[in-house]
Amino acid sequence: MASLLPRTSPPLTKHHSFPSSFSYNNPISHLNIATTKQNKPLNSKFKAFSNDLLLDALTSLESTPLLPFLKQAISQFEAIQSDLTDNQRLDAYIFVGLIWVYLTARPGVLIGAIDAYIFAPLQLGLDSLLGRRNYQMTDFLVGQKLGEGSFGIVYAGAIVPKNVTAEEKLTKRGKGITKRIDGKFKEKVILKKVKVGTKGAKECGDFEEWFNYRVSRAAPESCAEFLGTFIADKTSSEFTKGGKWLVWKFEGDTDLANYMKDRNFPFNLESTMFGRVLQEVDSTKKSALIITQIMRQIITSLKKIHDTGIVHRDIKPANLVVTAKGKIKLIDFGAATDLRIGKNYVPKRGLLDPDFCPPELYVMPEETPSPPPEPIAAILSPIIWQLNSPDLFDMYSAGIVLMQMAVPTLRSSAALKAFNSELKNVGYDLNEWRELTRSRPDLRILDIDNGRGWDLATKLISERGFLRRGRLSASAALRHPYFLLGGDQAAAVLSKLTLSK
Ligand SMILES: Nc1ncnc2c1ncn2[C@@H]1O[C@H](COP(=O)(O)OP(=O)(O)OP(=O)(O)O)[C@@H](O)[C@H]1O
Repeated sequence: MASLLPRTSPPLTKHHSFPSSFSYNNPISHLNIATTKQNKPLNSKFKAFSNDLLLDALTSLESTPLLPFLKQAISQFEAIQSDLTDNQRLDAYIFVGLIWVYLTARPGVLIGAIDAYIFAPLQLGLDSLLGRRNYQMTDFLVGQKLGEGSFGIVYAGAIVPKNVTAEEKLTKRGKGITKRIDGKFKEKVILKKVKVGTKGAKECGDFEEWFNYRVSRAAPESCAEFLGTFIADKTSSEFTKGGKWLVWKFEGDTDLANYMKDRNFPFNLESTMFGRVLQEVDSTKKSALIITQIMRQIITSLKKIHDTGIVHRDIKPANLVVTAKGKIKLIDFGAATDLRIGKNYVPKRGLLDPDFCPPELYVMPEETPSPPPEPIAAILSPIIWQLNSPDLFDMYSAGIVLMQMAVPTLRSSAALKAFNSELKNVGYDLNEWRELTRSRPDLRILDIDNGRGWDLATKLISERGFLRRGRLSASAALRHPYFLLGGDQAAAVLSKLTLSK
């Protein structure tokens, strides 16, 4: 990092005491971090340690606009602490430390405040400058319908290039070319029309917009790139005047559900995920490697969104898009909830796909009241999170996705429903299900390598235990031997090396 200090300034090094003439561009020389002006010296080791920490922090903040505020805060802190006895000072450090731990504990009150008050307005300003928030319906060509949910209809589409005349656009629409976007329209997009006149659709669309902006700041590589929204200004073909549309970059032709419908799954994803066909001869081992890589990506993305307080609530293969480069991206944040501020959290509202939904049905206990105003909800969020572990909701769904991928007979919708009802009958104990089921499932993919896959599945698919825990969180799952010794990473690296030869 290039230093912004004038050349005359002495370099910042870890002194345990500064010379009395020390001037760090005069930012903190008066702060008496070291020995010069202190009334009662602290234990020298502790003092050296805290000086080092402070210097490290200041060095990293050297070029940020936060420095003046920090200087002022430190100088006030210094003024207060100079009047304290050693014990009082130690208590103060412990208190500040605990506050710091609270503010940075999941889901992150401090980073949440920075995101809401700094990053979100910055994103808004930048997007407006780049024209992202000024889209109009004429900027897009609407193509084939891809799906329909309760609140919206999803279409493939394309951005209309600047050099295409209004006349040409009209002809394209008129000739029905919109159904199959042609070569001139290179920038493919996904458009979601929020249903007009359907109860709750508008709110759902607004939430989805809010969540997409939020995840595009918090975990951009984990979700489909969100381009923005527009309101249709007249009624024609698919457009209804006043209706809202959401737009994403087109991330890939197929979602995981479509790949799983193919009899060749998971081999149909082999070269997409690894860049080439793997050398592994044993087909069970090869399947296991591909599935581990898919699960690793899903759980890594879940960890990222959970770290910022978001629970997706609708994790299923149809909401996992596979890009051409083999990246798995989360889509459809319409049911997501942000438990940092209680956004889209309505007690007892279950919006979910029953085939992937955990037994508790709700992300928080049913008796949880509606969230208080956002700043209060944010302050309370670390306690709420610790008490309820809402992230484990998504982890159950991830476990069902693992079972569906690894056990071919569970891939059909009917078989999944039967599996779910059997699971319910055995109290969501996967080991018991294995003993009692008459469906004779082929569990080889989960059983290889000492049953690491099976062990992971049993730790994802379960009832909540003591203190609403009892299921692996995303970070704990990533530390499970299934991923630590998974071999899929090695296969991915090897395939890249072979390709680059
Ligand atoms: N960014 C994207 N890139 C590529 N395909 C996408 C993208 N977003 C959505 N799709 C495709 O469109 C389909 C429907 O999207 P989405 O799940 O968001 O809609 P939905 O109406 O909420 O559907 P449902 O409620 O049934 O899940 C997805 O299954 C996926 O195949």
